[in-house]
Amino acid sequence: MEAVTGANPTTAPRVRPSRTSAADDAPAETAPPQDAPDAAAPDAGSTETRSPRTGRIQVPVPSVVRARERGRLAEQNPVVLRTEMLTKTYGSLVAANEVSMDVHAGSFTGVVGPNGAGKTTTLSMITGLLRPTSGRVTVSGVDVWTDGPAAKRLIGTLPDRLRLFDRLTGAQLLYYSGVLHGVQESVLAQRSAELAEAFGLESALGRLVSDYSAGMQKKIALACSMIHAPEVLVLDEPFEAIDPVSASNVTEILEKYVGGGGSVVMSSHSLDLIQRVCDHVTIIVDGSVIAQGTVDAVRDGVSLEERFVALTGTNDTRKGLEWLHGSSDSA
Ligand SMILES: Nc1ncnc2c1ncn2[C@@H]1O[C@H](COP(=O)(O)OP(=O)(O)OP(=O)(O)O)[C@@H](O)[C@H]1O
Repeated sequence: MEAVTGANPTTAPRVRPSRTSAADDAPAETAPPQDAPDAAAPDAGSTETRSPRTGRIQVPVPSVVRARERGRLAEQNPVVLRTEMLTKTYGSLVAANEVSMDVHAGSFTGVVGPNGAGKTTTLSMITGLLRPTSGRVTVSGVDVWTDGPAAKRLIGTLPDRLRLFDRLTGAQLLYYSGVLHGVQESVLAQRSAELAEAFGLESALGRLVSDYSAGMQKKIALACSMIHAPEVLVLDEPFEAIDPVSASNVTEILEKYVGGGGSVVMSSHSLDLIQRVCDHVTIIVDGSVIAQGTVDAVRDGVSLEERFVALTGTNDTRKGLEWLHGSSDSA
């Protein structure tokens, strides 16, 4: 473990394993995971990290084995994000019910649950976007709801519904996000260029974000969430609207970020993706956590999807809707 000087000089150094220098702070250039013997990427900054064909940064191929090993190691790292009895009510509706979770540095946590389970509610309370009815959230010991500005420098956020300043160009949006999070101007240009390259947005940086496709908007929003080299990335459905090749690229970027000591908490409806990429998972149903732990512990010998269905109950679609399958109303 080593102390890291954050992007903002006024922020106290935080423990962040293996992210050892200002140069390492750039998410796309962090060192490869120590626990990844098959990781192809050598030292950060080496030309060998770039594909000779595309010039793109090359990062290790996603690996279930690596995720499992990472999860085991991460549990020995300090807790970087903690929610304690986090609750949100809307009148009589309990959208999140005493949600408690610990996220360790260097871990990749998936948050899953049926529609309306309370995932976005929980993630929004974690990132300071939605005030909890009760409970507490801390990031590296900083209380998100009593010391918001300091906490927000430590968190990178991809909210549920993107509300981007889309009359800015991609380059302007990255700059704006960096400045808002206290990143020094001297490093902004380089970080923006590296993020744009990592997300394949180099040629779009001069265009208005309003003219981006949905997937491109998601990618520029992801890049913005990383520009201040946060300790934790909290991502609500990061893969929604992203094409398969880009999804693989984004997965690799996130794996590399985690391998460098950052932590990711992301919601997704893709249980296959969560099982492949994440080392920890939290299942939320009706606002309450019904299972959490390492992916292997939660799935307990079956696939995560099978476990999810068993825990959440299946909808029997065999009954009802007969009118839909019969002859036309007008017949
Ligand atoms: N502003 C609001 N006012 C009233 N109820 C709300 C509000 N926001 C969310 N809810 C309710 O809280 C519950 C949890 O919603 P939330 O958006 O957190 O679910 P989710 O798990 O993210 O769902 P999905 O997978 O569909 O995105 C739902 O019943 C939803 O209708």
